Amino acid sequence: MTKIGLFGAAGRMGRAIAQVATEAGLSISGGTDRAGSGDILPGLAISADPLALAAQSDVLIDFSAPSALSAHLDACVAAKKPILIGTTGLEPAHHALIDAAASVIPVLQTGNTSLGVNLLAALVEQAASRLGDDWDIEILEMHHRHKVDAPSGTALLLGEAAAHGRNISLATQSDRGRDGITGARQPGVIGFAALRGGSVAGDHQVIFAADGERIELGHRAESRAIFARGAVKGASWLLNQPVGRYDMKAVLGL
Ligand SMILES: NC(=O)C1=CN([C@@H]2O[C@H](COP(=O)(O)OP(=O)(O)OC[C@H]3O[C@@H](n4cnc5c(N)ncnc54)[C@H](OP(=O)(O)O)[C@@H]3O)[C@@H](O)[C@H]2O)C=CC1
Ligand SMILES: O=C(O)C1=N[C@H](C(=O)O)C[C@H](O)C1
Repeated sequence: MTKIGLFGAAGRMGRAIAQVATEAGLSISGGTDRAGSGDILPGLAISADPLALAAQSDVLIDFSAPSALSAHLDACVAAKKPILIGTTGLEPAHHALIDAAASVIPVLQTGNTSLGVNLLAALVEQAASRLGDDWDIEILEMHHRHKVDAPSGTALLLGEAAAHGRNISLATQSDRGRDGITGARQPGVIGFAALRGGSVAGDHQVIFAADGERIELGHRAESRAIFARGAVKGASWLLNQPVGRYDMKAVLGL
């Protein structure tokens, strides 16, 4: 039976994944968390040792924090184990670390593991490629009050899809926060806005706005179970892949 190791096991996603995996009859080999102690499921110990966890697992899933990514990748590379990274708030330096690890082990990184969001990204890319740049693109997201990063990883994933469809670079053509006398909208940029409150699992809306009409494409997550199911599916898929970097499109056949 496949043994899944969970980085960030005591967090909201760690617990959701442990539950989904256990219900699916998969085995959780253990977990790490910053606290380094406690149980998330009866009989499942949490340690603070990523290398020991990687050594005792077939595949690792990371839903923790960007500051922990380097140690988690090092552990997986040392143990030669594949890893699925769901942690968001990643900077270019984190992506460089992921690229380096993906030359040694299979790595899947995604801002959203759900089928719905990844299908939405494909639709957004298609819309952006068909609509001229007189259609402004704005991305709005809302999450629960505990979320610490903005824009969400999903908003950035959707922004990358729109940028790809429009053949522009998101890194140079985005507007990630407006406040005060901002001046008129810069032509061609992709705008982001983030709302935080309550227990919202994750709402995303991509708005294409032209003179006289708007198209709105969106997704609402009703619970974390959709992310957990996608993570378990992605990790199982990753076990059979060669060394390289992947996203959820290949897993979901999109
Ligand atoms: N890709 C996707 O589909 C999804 C991605 N996410 C992302 O996953 C991440 C986790 O989300 P969520 O579970 O809600 O957050 P939580 O804060 O509930 O969980 C994160 C856990 O990781 C722990 N952690 C922090 N640093 C380390 C470390 N160095 N080593 C091991 N564990 C550590 C935290 O401990 P402590 O509490 O002590 O800080 C916490 O228990 C976020 O980046 C979120 O945006 C969330 C949902 C879906
Ligand atoms: O922190 C969350 O909760 C979520 N994070 C991911 C993101 O940043 O997009 C995915 C999902 O929206 C929930």
